[in-house]
Formats: sequence, structure tokens, C-alpha cells
Amino acid sequence: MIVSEWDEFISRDSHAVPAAVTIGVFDGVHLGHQELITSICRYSAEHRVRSMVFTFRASPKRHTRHAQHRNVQSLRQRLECLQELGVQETVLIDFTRKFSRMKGEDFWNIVSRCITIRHLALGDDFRMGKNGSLNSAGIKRFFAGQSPSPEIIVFTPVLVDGVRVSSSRLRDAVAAGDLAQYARLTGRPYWVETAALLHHRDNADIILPPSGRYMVPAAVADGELHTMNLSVCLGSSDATSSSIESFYALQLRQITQDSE
Ligand SMILES: Cc1cc2nc3c(=O)[nH]c(=O)nc-3n(C[C@H](O)[C@H](O)[C@H](O)COP(=O)(O)O)c2cc1C
Ligand SMILES: Nc1ncnc2c1ncn2[C@@H]1O[C@H](COP(=O)(O)OP(=O)(O)OP(=O)(O)O)[C@@H](O)[C@H]1O
Repeated sequence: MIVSEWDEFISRDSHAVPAAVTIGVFDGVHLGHQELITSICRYSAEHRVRSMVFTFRASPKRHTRHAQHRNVQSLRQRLECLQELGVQETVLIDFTRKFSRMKGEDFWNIVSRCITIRHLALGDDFRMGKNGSLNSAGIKRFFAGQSPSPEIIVFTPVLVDGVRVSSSRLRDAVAAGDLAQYARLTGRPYWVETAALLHHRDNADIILPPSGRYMVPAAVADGELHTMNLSVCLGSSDATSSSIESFYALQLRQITQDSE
């Protein structure tokens, strides 16, 4: 997957490159996000166009009213998930003060100068642009006047237990240490970057599970491959010990009666 910067993207003169596009923060890349991303990747494969995601280095929420806003994933983890789903290019946007003043229509005008959008996937509650004033209906109206006009798919919300899946639900699950719920909402186990545990526990820009003991599946090769469960302790001095420094990321599981 190519990772590009917004400033570099807008300097391109490649209007002719056809693309299937989605945009959002995509923190946690949950089941709802996966519907949109799978849609652009499927269209990309069927029509031989580039699958592209526009996302933000940090959430716009952090730059507006909620300075303390934190994500559940590091940027690196988010990009890995997008790559695994088959996205060909992700454009990273710094939500600067200047960018935050852009009208949604101006954003799409700029993007349409650089690529030709053939397919656009959005959620039904999607809002963007200065003060979030452009919604999916407005985006449809905007593109209806363009030629060629992209196919715009507005997805109904993906639900789990009858409730819309959202990054906010992931954040609540991690903060409560409910990592099984995180796995249900994302379709994959919970992973944490050890850098977040080691260096930024108190001032982390990602949300971490509460202090406590967690199971970590591990593989050891001594002639044969053995898999085993280790336990790590978060929030105590163990967490900052050199024992986990050599890992990039750990898959954490709650300790259950069975695993003890
Ligand atoms: C051009 C542009 C595109 C934006 N795209 C998104 C987006 O894809 N997802 C998102 O959550 N916010 C996006 N935003 C930010 C929202 O429109 C809104 O300003 C921000 O979420 C803050 O809203 P709040 O103060 O009500 O939380 C975008 C803003 C601009 C100016
Ligand atoms: N459950 C869902 N089903 C379908 N689409 C969704 C779902 N949740 C989010 N989306 C869509 O994914 C895109 C990116 O959304 P965003 O990253 O803001 O996610 P979010 O999960 O709603 O975040 P938050 O909880 O912080 O508001 C938007 O178009 C949004 O409408």
C-alpha cells in the first residue's frame, strides 16, 4: 500500500487516474468501516481502478472541541489494517487549522482535480467539511452536477447486538478492559503497540486497557514450534521492563477462569 501525504497528493496532475474512494478517521477499523473499505476494494478489483482511503493522522475531534480525544489504535496499526483489507493507497491528512476551514465541496473539488472518483463509499451518518456541514445527501447532490458522476454508495449501519458499531464503542470496550467485545466489534483480536505501554502510559495518545494481568499468546521454536500463553502485567513496573521492549505489538486477552 502506498501512503501519501495530502500536500503531495494535491500537487499531482493525474486527473485521469480513476479511483474507488472512502474517507474517515477509521479508528480501530471496525466491522462498519470494513464494509466501506471492502466495497472500494471490490470495485477496484472489478473495474481496475485504484482503491484509495483518505484519512487523518490524528482525529479531527482532537483539533476541535475535544483536545483530550484519544484513539484505540496507533496510526501504524490503522495503516496495517487498511493494507490487510487490500487498500492500494492511503492519503494522510494533517487536520490543520487551515484544513479545518475548508468547505466539504471545496475538498471534493480539489480531490477531483487529482483523481477521477468512480466509486465513493460513505456511512449514512457521515459528516465532513467546516463544522461538519456536508452530509452524504449533500455529497450526492454535489456529485450529481459533475461529469462523470461517481457511483455513491451510502451504507446502512452495521450493528452488533442491535447497536451501531462505532469507534466510540471500541474506545469504551478498551477503557473497560473488555477485549472480547473489541474482538467482536472488529473481527480481530486486540493488539497493543508496546511502545504505547513502555513510554507513554500516563500520557498516551491511545487508550489503553486498565492496569492488570492479561494473557499473551506466544510461539517458541526449540526445534519444534510450541505455542503457549504468557501473562503480562500492565500498569505495574513489569510493563516498563525490558522483557516486552523487543516486541512491536502484543495481542492481549483477558484472563478467564479457563486460562488461569
Ligand atoms: C475538508 C474536511 C473533511 C473532513 N472529513 C472528516 C471525516 O472524514 N471524518 C471526520 O470525523 N471528520 C471530518 N472532518 C471534521 C468534521 O467536519 C468536524 O469539523 C469535526 O469532526 C469536528 O466536529 P465536532 O467539533 O462536532 O466534534 C472534516 C473536516 C473538513 C474541513
Ligand atoms: N457501523 C457502521 N456501519 C457502516 N458505516 C459506518 C459505521 N460506523 C462508521 N461508519 C462509517 O465509516 C466512515 C468513517 O467513520 P468514523 O471513522 O468517523 O467512524 P465512527 O466509528 O462513527 O467514529 P466515532 O464513534 O468516533 O464517531 C463514515 O462514513 C461512517 O459513517
